[in-house]
This record gives sequence, C-alpha cells and structure tokens, in this order.
Amino acid sequence: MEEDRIIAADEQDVDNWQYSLRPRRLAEYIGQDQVKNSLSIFVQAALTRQEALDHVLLYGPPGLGKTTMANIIANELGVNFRITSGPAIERPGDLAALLTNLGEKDVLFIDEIHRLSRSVEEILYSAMEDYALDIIIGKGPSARSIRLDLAPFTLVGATTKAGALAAPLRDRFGVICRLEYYSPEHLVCIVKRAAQILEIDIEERGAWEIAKRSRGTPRVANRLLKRVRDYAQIVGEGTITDEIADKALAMLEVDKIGLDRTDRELLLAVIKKFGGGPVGLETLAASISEETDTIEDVYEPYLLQLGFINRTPRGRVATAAAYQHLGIAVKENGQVNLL
Ligand SMILES: Nc1ncnc2c1ncn2[C@@H]1O[C@H](COP(=O)(O)OP(=O)(O)OP(=O)(O)O)[C@@H](O)[C@H]1O
Ligand SMILES: [Mg+2]
Repeated sequence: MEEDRIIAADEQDVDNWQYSLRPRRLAEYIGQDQVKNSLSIFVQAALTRQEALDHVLLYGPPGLGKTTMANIIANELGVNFRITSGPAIERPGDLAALLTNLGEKDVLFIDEIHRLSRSVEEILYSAMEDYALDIIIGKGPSARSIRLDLAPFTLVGATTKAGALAAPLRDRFGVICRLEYYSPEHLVCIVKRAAQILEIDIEERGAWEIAKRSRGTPRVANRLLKRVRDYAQIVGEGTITDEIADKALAMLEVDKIGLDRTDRELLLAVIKKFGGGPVGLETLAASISEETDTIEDVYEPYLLQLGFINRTPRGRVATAAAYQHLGIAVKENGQVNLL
C-alpha cells in the first residue's frame, strides 16, 4: 500500500507534524522561482490597486507545496485564509455557505478542486466571474432564481490533475501556476531549514544524502529527515552525517536515488519476467499482484520522470537507464544477465 511507503509523495495522517515546517512568507519559500516571481508581482499589483487578487490555480504532483503556497498568498495579501477541498463540499448549499461567509478580498482555498461535483462546480462559475451566487428557490413552476452578491474574493484551487478540470472552470482562473519537482540543490536547502526548525544537527553532506533520495519532493525530504534523525540519535551520536544518513536510508530500503523495494520490484518484473518489455499494463499488474490504477497513479510517475520506463502503444518498456541502475546488462539477443 502507498500509505506504508516512506517515499510516498501523498500526504499521510502521520505527516501532520510537517505543518509546523511550512514557510509562511514568499521569501521563505525555497525554489519554484518562476511561480514565486509571477505571484509576487500579481500580489503587489492587487495590493496597490486595493483589489482582490485574481483567482489562482496551482497544479503539480503531490507534496510540492501547493497548500503551503496557497497559505502564503493569503499571508502576503494580509487577508483571511479559508481552506476546504473538492470532496468535502457535498452540496451546492455547502459552497454557498462558505462563499457568503468570506470577507472582502479573503482567500478561499479549494484543494483537489478536480473532485468537485458538477452541481457544486456550476455555482462556482458565477461566483468566480461576477462575485455573485445564482440561487434557485422553490421547486417546479413556482421556482425562481435570485442573485446574491458576494464580497470580492480570491479562489485558490489546487490539483494534481489539471487535465481533469472542466474547461469552463479552468478558464476562470486568471493565474495558472505549475509547480515543478525540486532540484537536489533546493532540497538541500529545504532539509537544512527543516533541521534548523526541528533543532536537528546535520552536516552539509548528510543533507545531500537525504536530498538526493527525496524524489524531488519536500514532503518526502521532511519525512526522510525525521527517520534519519531517529537513527542518528540511537545508533550514532546525534549528528546526521553522510554516513549516518546512508546507513539509515539503506535500512529503510531507500536506495541512492530514492527508489524503494516496490519500485525495484516493478522494474525487475519488466526486465526479468518480460525481457524488458513491452509488457501490457494489465499483464504487468497481475505479475506483481497490483491494481493497474495503483501502478499508473502511484508507482509509475517517478519511474517515468527518471526515464526508467517508457510507455509505448504496446506496453511498458524498461530503458537502458533502468538496467544500469539495477546493475543488469542488456545482451544483444535481448536476454539479460546480472552484471
Ligand atoms: N518551497 C518549500 N520550502 C520549504 N518547505 C516546503 C516547501 N514546499 C513544501 N514544503 C514542505 O513540504 C510539506 C508538504 O507541502 P504541502 O503540504 O504544501 O504540499 P502540497 O503540494 O499541498 O501536497 P498535496 O498535493 O499532497 O496536498 C510542507 O509541510 C512543508 O513543510
Ligand atoms: Mg496539500
């Protein structure tokens, strides 16, 4: 299960402690320079004109700091921050209640905005466009529609699946920002910053060992840091050195580039059971007793990003980079050998 994986990008219940590490201002937010620069200009412009900021859509893989950034936008604007999520808003009335309670220029954050129901989404259109709610009162022939004015507000939506957003909704966002995976350099800064807040002793090279295995994702970096700290305190002398980090992460079966056992199992299945592919998704799923959805949504993204597997019309193929990482040689005749 994804829940049990230390390198999972998705938020787990046990990740609540990370909230204290969230940067609160734009200047503290590490990386994502392009997004930061444009948001900083739009925020300043809105403040100068004393208007509500345009609606902002943040999209990108889990754990990269969408919720953090939404919160920062409200802080920079100096307004209230209200938080909800697509699945939490069940009926149009729930959204109407949220919207009518917003103050002037407040930020309403809707996480997983691609999971709003159609009827709720439709209420959002006029709210975003005209700061108004069209409400239908009564039923049948006596039903009539009334328009309720709202205070100007900023909707910040977050999604991991921008493609799943209906076009009319997407078009109503004036600012659309894509968050990218972080470079190891930025992750080193994130690890060191978190260590400082948590009062953990860490050497530069220790921070690098953690950064390199964090799959471009701050949430994963923070999680690894916490586990390595335990190891440093119990097995080492409290300080996270490169050697301590390496040993701790090896114990957790997280390899040099952040792959865990499941990642390696999947790659080995493609290479050893199916000669490197192509192998159909369903066949592959059956061979490692997994659901096809889990493979597509959970296991594959990072392997695709690394260029370890390719998706072809005939199925999944392991690339030379995957063979190399696992220490397996490719033979001319297509057969494989351990190096
Ligand atoms: N730029 C950053 N600088 C420092 N720390 C960060 C940064 N971005 C994220 N973090 C840390 O990573 C954690 C996860 O970030 P956050 O909860 O904002 O992710 P998210 O993109 O909303 O993820 P999800 O899509 O799963 O909701 C935060 O608690 C924070 O500590
Ligand atoms: Mg989030």
